[in-house]
Amino acid sequence: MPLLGCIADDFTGATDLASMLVRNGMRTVQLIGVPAEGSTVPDADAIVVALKSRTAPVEQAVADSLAALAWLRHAGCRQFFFKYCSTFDSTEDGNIGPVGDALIDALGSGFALACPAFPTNGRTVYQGHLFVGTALLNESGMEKHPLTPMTDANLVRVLGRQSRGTVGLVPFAIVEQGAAAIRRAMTALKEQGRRWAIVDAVTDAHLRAIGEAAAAHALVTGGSGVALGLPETFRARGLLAAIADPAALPTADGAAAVVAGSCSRTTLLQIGMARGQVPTLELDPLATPDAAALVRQAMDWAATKLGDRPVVIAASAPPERVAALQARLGRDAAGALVEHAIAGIAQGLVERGVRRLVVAGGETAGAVVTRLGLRSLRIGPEIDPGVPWTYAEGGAVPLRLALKSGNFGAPDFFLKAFAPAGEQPA
Ligand SMILES: Nc1ncnc2c1ncn2[C@@H]1O[C@H](COP(=O)(O)OP(=O)(O)O)[C@@H](O)[C@H]1O
Ligand SMILES: O=C(O)[C@@H](O)C(=O)COP(=O)(O)O
Repeated sequence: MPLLGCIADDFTGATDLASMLVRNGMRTVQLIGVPAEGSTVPDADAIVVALKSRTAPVEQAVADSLAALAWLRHAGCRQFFFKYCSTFDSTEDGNIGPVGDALIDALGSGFALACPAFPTNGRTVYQGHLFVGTALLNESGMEKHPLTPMTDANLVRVLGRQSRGTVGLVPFAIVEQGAAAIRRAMTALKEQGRRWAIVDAVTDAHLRAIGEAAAAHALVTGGSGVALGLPETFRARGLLAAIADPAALPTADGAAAVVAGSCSRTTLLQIGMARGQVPTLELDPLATPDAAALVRQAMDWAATKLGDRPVVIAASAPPERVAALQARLGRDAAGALVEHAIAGIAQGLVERGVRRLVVAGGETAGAVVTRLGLRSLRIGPEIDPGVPWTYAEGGAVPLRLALKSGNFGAPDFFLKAFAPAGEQPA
């Protein structure tokens, strides 16, 4: 029976979390959307249900998350994890607060910690403020995100605006003292009537201590970082057996491609690095605001380029071009148009023999995986922190996918993903 049941608010976030659990010794399966009632429970220590709820209307995000929780409870999970972005991506209306509130109520826990820190990827929380590298969240580029612009780095304030309850802080000085001190501080906040605690974390040691302090919590919420301490709590109770290679994956032979809809600084840099080294097509949705025409253009181009080398097809654009398309179509319609186009392109590429596919962007990945009709991803070896190769189980063709968060990966990610060391067959 699975131990940990996770609900992720987007698809790249789900693979990031799943990868963290695999790295720490839990066999993990990622399911796409809430499985049908009565469907088989995968043989795994952790199950991650990937939703597309980050930017959905609040009521839908809450309903989907509660449905996922109900399924995971029925599957026998003992503890639950709500995964959101390490940059706390949320819309004006939520959805982290309302979804978290609903999960707290459903589990009757009355309280949950919130910690998006992921030091390996430069996300740290200090005095309740989220940093990306050396910049505060609201000066990191995330303030220009096409769908979830983050203009406030004070998470106590951000979550306080979203939640029905009040939000406290477990500050760095307490976290430094270790698990027992963190546990006491969280208990005190709960007794004072706080529903949430933002917990500071700057190092992996902090995250391990937070995991230990939360071993008895029904619900833990955060980025993938705070999950790194959880497998050990199951192991310490004798619930988690050692496994030889939790990241073993089948191979998939065929052409390789990248499709990108992320407009983050990191993805733009990665496209810049690929340009000139492998065939790269940069689409211009502003000049051609028509998904079907963009798909046709990309497929005509790919027909002559697919071969031994990976190809890169990107709609990604800098903030002023994104803003121009949004001004013309509206924010949601602009995002949907590009997602629709990239999903069609991914489908066309797989039909033309692509078997190793990198998708850049969380919303973009959601659109692609949905279009490909995939239901279950087995998690394999990491290419870069937070981005593993996965294998689509039960699909029509053998297919390896890497769902890359816009913000993750080294500058040469699109090249190294297909280098032999990045894709060791099982
Ligand atoms: N040229 C563009 N103009 C406007 N929106 C775009 C453009 N390219 C991509 N987008 C949209 O920007 C959004 C990026 O979000 P996402 O895929 O989640 O990336 P990230 O992981 O960086 O957050 C998507 O909705 C995508 O369709
Ligand atoms: O926690 C993270 O940063 C990622 O796992 C994540 O959620 C990625 O979201 P996108 O940046 O939208 O891909």
